[in-house]
Order: sequence, then C-alpha cells, then structure tokens
Amino acid sequence: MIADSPAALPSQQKVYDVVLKQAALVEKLGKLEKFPAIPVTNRDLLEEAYTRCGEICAEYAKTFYLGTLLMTPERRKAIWAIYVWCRRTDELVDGPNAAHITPTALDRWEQRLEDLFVGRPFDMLDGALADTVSKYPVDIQPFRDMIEGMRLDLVKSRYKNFDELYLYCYYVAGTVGLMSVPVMGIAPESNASVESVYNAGLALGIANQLTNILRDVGEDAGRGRVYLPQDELAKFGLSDEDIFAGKVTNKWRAFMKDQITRARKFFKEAELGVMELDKDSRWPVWASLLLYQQILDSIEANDYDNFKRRAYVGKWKKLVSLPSAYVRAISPDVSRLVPMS
Ligand SMILES: CC(C)=CCC/C(C)=C/CC/C(C)=C/CC/C(C)=C/[C@@H]1[C@@H](COP(=O)(O)OP(=O)(O)O)[C@]1(C)CC/C=C(\C)CC/C=C(\C)CCC=C(C)C
Ligand SMILES: [Mn+2]
Repeated sequence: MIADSPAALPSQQKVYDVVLKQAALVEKLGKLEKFPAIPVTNRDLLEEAYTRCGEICAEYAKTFYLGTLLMTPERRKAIWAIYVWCRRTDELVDGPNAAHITPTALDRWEQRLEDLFVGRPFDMLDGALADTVSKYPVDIQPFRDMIEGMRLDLVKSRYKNFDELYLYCYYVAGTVGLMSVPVMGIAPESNASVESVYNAGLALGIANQLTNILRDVGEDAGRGRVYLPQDELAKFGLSDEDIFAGKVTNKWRAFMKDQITRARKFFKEAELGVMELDKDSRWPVWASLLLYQQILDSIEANDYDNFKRRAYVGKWKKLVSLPSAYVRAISPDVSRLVPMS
C-alpha cells in the first residue's frame, strides 16, 4: 500500500507525514554522520554507558545483538542506545512495575526524552542516546510517538478496525524503523528516494508488531486484551467470546489466514528497502526480517492454535537463517524502490 495514495487509511496518511518529516531532515542535514557531536565532559562515562547498552541488548535480544556486531562500531553503539531506550519504554507498561505506571509517569518519561534531545540526559543510558541523536539525523517525533503507544496501552484494549490497529502498530513498532534508518544509513549508491527507504523501515516495524500480535493472541487474551480488528473478527463470524474460549475452529483458521497474509504484505514491502541500506547494516535487518517471518510459518505449522501453543523459531532454524541473511545482505541488487525525482 502506498501510504500517500487515495486508498490509504487515514492512519497511514497521518504516519506518512512523519515519514516525510524524517526524510526531509535527512535530506536537509546530509545523509549521515554530519553532526557535530555535543561536547561530552566525560568520555569514559559515555563509553561505559554505551557498553552497558550493548550488554542490555545482548541480554534481551541475543540474535539481534550478534547482527549488530557486523555494523561499524559507531553505528552499533547508536543502535544499542536506541534499543535500550525502546526496551525501557516498553518495560514501563509491560515490566514488573507496570501496575504502578500512570499517565503522569509517562509524561515524566517524555520530559526526560525532551531533555536528552537538547543534551540534558537524566542518567547514563539516556546519556548514550543523547550522544547518538546529536550525531545522527534522528527526529524526536518517533520517540514521542512510541510513548504515545504506551499511553494507548494504558487505556485501550480493543481495536475497532485495521485503521486503529495500524496506528497502534506504528506507535509501538513502526517508530523503531524510523529511529533506526538514520543510523543504519542509506547506501551511497542507492537510487531510491529517502522517503521510500523510511517507508520500508516503517513497514518492517508494522510487520513485526502484527506478527507479535498474532503470536500472542492467547497471552493477550489472558490479560483481557484483544489486539485484533473487531470488524474483521465479525466478518468471519467471530467475537471476543471466541478468543476467550480459545478454540481453533474453521472460522478462526480462515480469519488467521487473512491476518497472516496481511502481515506478509508488510514484510514484502520492507524487503524492498533492505538493499538500499548501507552494506554493513543489512545483515541484522535481514536476520530480523527472516526470523520474524518464520513466526508466521510456525503459527501455520501449529494449525493456527495461537491460544495455547506459542509459535517460536527454534535454535536450529535461527542458526540456518543467519548465513542466509548474510548472503542476501552481500548480494548485489538493483533498486526496486521509488527512484529519486
Ligand atoms: C529499510 C529497512 C527495512 C530498514 C529496517 C528498519 C528497522 C531496523 C526496523 C526495525 C523494526 C523492529 C525490530 C521493530 C520492533 C518491533 C517490536 C517487536 C516492537 C515491540 C513493541 C511492543 O510490543 P509488545 O509489548 O506487544 O511485545 P513484547 O511482548 O513486549 O515483545 C516492542 C517491544 C517495542 C520496543 C522495541 C524494541 C525493544 C526493539 C527495538 C529495536 C531496535 C532499536 C533495533 C532495530 C534494529 C534491527 C536491526 C532489527
Ligand atoms: Mn512489551
């Protein structure tokens, strides 16, 4: 779906404005690493902060961490800093203290974000991100929007239609694509327009989140949450009651096939952009794309029982995917995205 086409959903058009703003920032400031870094008074402390970010990343996302080791040291540190900020943001609503999180706490977290973007970090992990955003053309809006997604999670547990769900997926995951592309960099030989590459990054976030949602249907239902479009459930003769009953019926299988097809379309859209990224950034992206896609295969292999069986990608399959991602990352390819005008 071309987000600026008349057929696009209102939420897709709204999100596309953020893509355009981010792309304009990159074009205005140059594609990469042209920023003077904010003066850092204690370089050792900053290095320590980045090291800690790397450790957290390795602890929570081992495969992804391995992928980042192929990136240049500067980019890898920046991606770790972004990862840690995202992880901490998600932990606010999903972590051990989630029951105590109020909108005011999220407002405070957002104030910390605003502060770090102007070079006033609250703690050392914020300090790493402050350094990153001073070096790369990263816009603050996707970060604000991720917090908005967490706000939504505090008050909303049903999604009327895909338009509403798309916006949620953008907030909590599409934003990650928009935060990461400026660091990963667009290949100097790429003929694609900046916004088409950002759009592909956004699509990867959306695809990942749709996959997350489909994998976690049973777990989310256990928390009283249904992250599925209510109108589409109704179209298949299903309702919340069926989700809470957790029985795999033919109606459920048909509904799930439809949802999986949609998630795969977003993965396809994302694939087009990976080859436009800087060469040394492609491998971790391919790896995450291939691994996440396999979760959809696993749901199918479980005969669509995402109520009681958790779809996962086994160690062996993960291992096999890594060289395959590597081969894709190094193979020469011609641009298939919208060329620069
Ligand atoms: C051109 C092109 C294709 C560029 C690639 C752009 C790119 C790097 C996109 C990354 C997409 C990505 C990994 C999105 C993350 C989606 C995700 C899993 C979001 C999760 C949200 C909340 O979901 P929920 O609570 O339902 O799920 P859990 O049960 O908690 O799992 C998140 C947890 C939000 C927080 C996100 C992160 C911690 C991941 C942040 C990742 C990075 C900054 C690194 C991304 C880089 C690579 C190489 C994958
Ligand atoms: Mn979470």
